[in-house]
Amino acid sequence: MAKVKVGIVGGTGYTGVELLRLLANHPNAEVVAITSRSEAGMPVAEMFPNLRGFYDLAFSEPNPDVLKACDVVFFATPHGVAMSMTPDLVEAGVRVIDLAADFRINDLEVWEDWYGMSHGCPSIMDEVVYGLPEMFREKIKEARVIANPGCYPTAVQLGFQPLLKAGLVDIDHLIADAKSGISGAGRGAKVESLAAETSEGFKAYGINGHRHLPEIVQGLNAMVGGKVNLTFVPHLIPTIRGIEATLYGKLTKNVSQQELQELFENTYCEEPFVDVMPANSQPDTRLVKGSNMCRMAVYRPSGGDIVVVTSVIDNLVKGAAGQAVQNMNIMFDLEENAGLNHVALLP
Ligand SMILES: NC(=O)C1=CN([C@@H]2O[C@H](COP(=O)(O)OP(=O)(O)OC[C@H]3O[C@@H](n4cnc5c(N)ncnc54)[C@H](OP(=O)(O)O)[C@@H]3O)[C@@H](O)[C@H]2O)C=CC1
Ligand SMILES: CC(=O)N[C@@H](CCC(=O)OP(=O)(O)O)C(=O)O
Repeated sequence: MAKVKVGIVGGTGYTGVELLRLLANHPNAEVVAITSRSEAGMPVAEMFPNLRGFYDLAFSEPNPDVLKACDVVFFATPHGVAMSMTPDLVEAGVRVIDLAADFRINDLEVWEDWYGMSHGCPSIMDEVVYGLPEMFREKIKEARVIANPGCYPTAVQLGFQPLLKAGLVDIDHLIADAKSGISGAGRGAKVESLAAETSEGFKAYGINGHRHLPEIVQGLNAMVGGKVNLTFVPHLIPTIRGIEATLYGKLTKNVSQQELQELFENTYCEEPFVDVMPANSQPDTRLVKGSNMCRMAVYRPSGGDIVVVTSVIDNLVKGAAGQAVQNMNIMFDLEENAGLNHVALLP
């Protein structure tokens, strides 16, 4: 079978190089174009020596004709770039997976409020599919445009899904307390990302509003067929990779710890990239580093009426590039775990 021809727009950021790492060993896909305007002409393995021996490609300017010759184009670019190029690519028969947020929120007024720009291609929103396979696998198979979920939204939605679909928690009082490593802020040079600003510290940010809030709420609303009320507080932790989300809900039914465990295991038993760990285990970002797994555990502390879920992912893999490759695999009818069978790095 011919390999899927892949183009990547924006190859010099962390998600771009993570796509290259994952696709280097993909049995059914080949990267044929990778763009960077600032590094055009630079061999990718010179800029990222971890890729030496895997790629002969050099970065090139984003050339529409080259991208139109691909089967699928990933956008690993800042918000606002994919929406300017996607209509032409789709018209040319290319499938698009956007790792940024251009297509993630259906209500464009809400999107414009949070992202502070006007949307470049409202007409394409009708056919966009939100690329969370554990919710929308069937639609992803046929999709031409995928909105790859954000990193926090992936960890939070997967953790809440079993409880919400089973109607077990008070949807007016959901809490997501989430922490991310610094690679979530991207590779661009910024004072806030300096080692002296981020090491040996731990802070909450975006408490009055983070752009992932409307994305998460949209997904949770779809799970309940109504409107949830969520308090979402992200934190920055002094690690490089990893997101941990501790989720709280007030139980509306008397379910035992064992019933909760069974609910979570039954929800995800067929999922290749969700691992429900045994009761009382401790999902740790180190258990998913470099892998596409989301590991989680569910607890009912002291038998009280609060249920707690902890959910961990690698923000650059299941939270970005890995989930994007998983979506490509589903779209092209490949093995869902092709190129994604990495064991997490320990320690
Ligand atoms: N870091 C993370 O954990 C996650 C990130 N994301 C999202 O993925 C996207 C990429 O993030 P990250 O990898 O951190 O990337 P960076 O923001 O660090 O890099 C962006 C890349 O896009 C290219 N680019 C910038 N502007 C344009 C443009 N107008 N046209 C074409 N290319 C452009 C840049 O190259 P050049 O300017 O040379 O062309 C560069 O290669 C972002 O939207 C981010 O929010 C999603 C989930 C998780
Ligand atoms: C630690 C950190 O700064 N994280 C980023 C979120 C990661 C990201 O890039 O968000 P998208 O998935 O929407 O692209 C932030 O809070 O803005």
